[in-house]
This record gives sequence, structure tokens and C-alpha cells, in this order.
Amino acid sequence: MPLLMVKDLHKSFKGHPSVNGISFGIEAGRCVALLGPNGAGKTTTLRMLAGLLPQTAGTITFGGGSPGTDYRQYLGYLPQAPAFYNWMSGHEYILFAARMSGMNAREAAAASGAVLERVGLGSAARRRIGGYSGGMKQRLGLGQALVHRPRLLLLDEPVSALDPIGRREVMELLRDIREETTVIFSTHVLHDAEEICDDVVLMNKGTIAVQGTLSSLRAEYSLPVIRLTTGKEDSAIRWLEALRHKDFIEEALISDGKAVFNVTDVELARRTLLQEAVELDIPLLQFEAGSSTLEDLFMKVVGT
Ligand SMILES: Nc1ncnc2c1ncn2[C@@H]1O[C@H](COP(=O)(O)OP(=O)(O)OP(=O)(O)O)[C@@H](O)[C@H]1O
Repeated sequence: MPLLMVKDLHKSFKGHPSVNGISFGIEAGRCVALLGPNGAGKTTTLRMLAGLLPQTAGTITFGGGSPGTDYRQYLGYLPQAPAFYNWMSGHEYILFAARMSGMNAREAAAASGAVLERVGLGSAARRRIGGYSGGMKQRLGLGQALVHRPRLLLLDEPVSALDPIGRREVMELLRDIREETTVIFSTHVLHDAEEICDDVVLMNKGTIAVQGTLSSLRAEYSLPVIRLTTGKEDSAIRWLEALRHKDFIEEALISDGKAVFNVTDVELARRTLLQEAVELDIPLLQFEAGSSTLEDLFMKVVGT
């Protein structure tokens, strides 16, 4: 029995659908990336899962209970742009969050100290949040979401707004956290998903385009492919466009002098394309024959 079951979930704002009938299940202990471009419906989905936004239709079932049963006490949630009281210290803030989650003063004090150490803020705990870096604030936000030991952690774009150092700090922490609880985090960066998650739910325009374990998606979408980049001369662009109609090309994604072709026979495609490029004097800046990646899949879904 999955920890979380989502069935045919919809959310419309003033008649405009933002989430348009999504269904998925999440097993306990998994780390799941809710992946998709801006506007895909990730935040709306997470807010519904967090109980902050009522759905227009559909059901959410937690822990094998009845659909609609309130499960918020088991959740930790970190919004996309968390607001902090800058005048509080990190310690005061986590203590406040722990009390809000229903802990008594003794439990809250013990849990706060432990969680601050956990997110690497032990030595900064008495400093004001206003002086924290972006990465420290985001780790504090994670501490707030973790302090009551949730069974499910919902994180909305936890690294998107961070500089590379902050991003690395938070990714390392997430790698650690995913060992002890179930995590769903949203991102528009495929690389983030590939780095730490087991499963991917890829959303676009309010629906799920593809979902599955990372390894099964990699295997399923590993198709023979040719990637090439031409000079931006008119003749080169025209040549790329004409290639769409070759027999051995199943699908073509062409933009701005770059092309990704799904091909039936990578050897035949390689030979033919290289020969033609020489005959027609097409400037080839890059040419690669191999297998498609999740990046290709992502670009294809996002481009539709
Ligand atoms: N409160 C709201 N009122 C009206 N429209 C909304 C509201 N919240 C979200 N939307 C719309 O729903 C769609 C999905 O938005 P959502 O924020 O869920 O996407 P997202 O995948 O999280 O994107 P981002 O990465 O930009 O946050 C967008 O078109 C957005 O404008």
C-alpha cells in the first residue's frame, strides 16, 4: 500500500485548469522528483498535497486511510519562498516551529537542538536569521520542516533560488534526509532530480507527461539518436529541416541550428548524414551518434 495515493486530482482557478487530472502513488521511503517547466502545476500540486489548497476534484489518500482524512500532522512542508522572521535567531525559529507542530516545551527544546545540528546550523543557532546566507536560510527551512519527524516531506523548489554553494549544501543535506523519510520535491532542473531521486513525475501544462523510476525511464527512453549542430547559414538550416523526411528518422527536434533525431538505424543515419554534409558543404560544428537521454525526453515534453 503506497504511503500517498493521488487520484485524478484537479485544480482550477476561475475556471482555468492548473492541475488537470493527475494520478500517482508514492511508496514509503522513496525520494520523488516532481519535475516540470515553469507553470507546469508543481506548486499547485504540492500545495494541495500539503492541505493548503482545496482541490477542485480528485482524492488524496495518506497512509492507507480514507481519502480526505487530515494527515497534516505527518507532513513537513517547505514552500518555494519561505518567509522568516529575520529578527529571530535560528534557534528561536525552530523552537517556534516545533511548538506549532504540537510538541511540549521540553520535547521542542530537545528536538530543536538536534535538528539544528542536523542541518548544519548548530554553531549559528544563536545568530539572527537576518544575517544568514541563502543556503543557511534554506537549511533552516528544512529544519523547520523536519523538526517534528514527518513521515512525508514536501519541498517546493528547494534549491532553485540558491547560488552554487548553497545549492550544493542543500543537495547534500537532502541526500542525507532522504534516507530517513519519504520526500517529494519539485524542480525544473532534470539534473537535480537525477542526482538524488528514485522516481520522477514529469508534469507539463497541468498533466503528467511521464512517470516512473529513474532507472526504468532511462531504459525505456534510451533510443538510438543523432545529435548535431550546424553553422547557422541558411543552407545548413534548410538541410536540417529537409532531413525530417528521411526514412531512417523517426522523430526530429530542430531549433536554432541544433537537431536531435530519433533514428531507426544509428549506423545508417550516421553514414548518410556525414556523407550528405560533405557533399552539400554543410558546416557541421558538432556531431554525435548515441542513445537518447532523459534530457532529450525532458526537452521533448517541455517543447510540446
Ligand atoms: N492562485 C492562483 N490563481 C490563479 N492562477 C494560478 C494560481 N496559482 C497558480 N496559478 C496558475 O496555475 C499554473 C500552474 O502554476 P504553478 O505555480 O503550480 O506551476 P509550477 O509548475 O509550480 O511553476 P513554477 O516553477 O513557475 O512555480 C500557472 O499557469 C499559474 O499561473
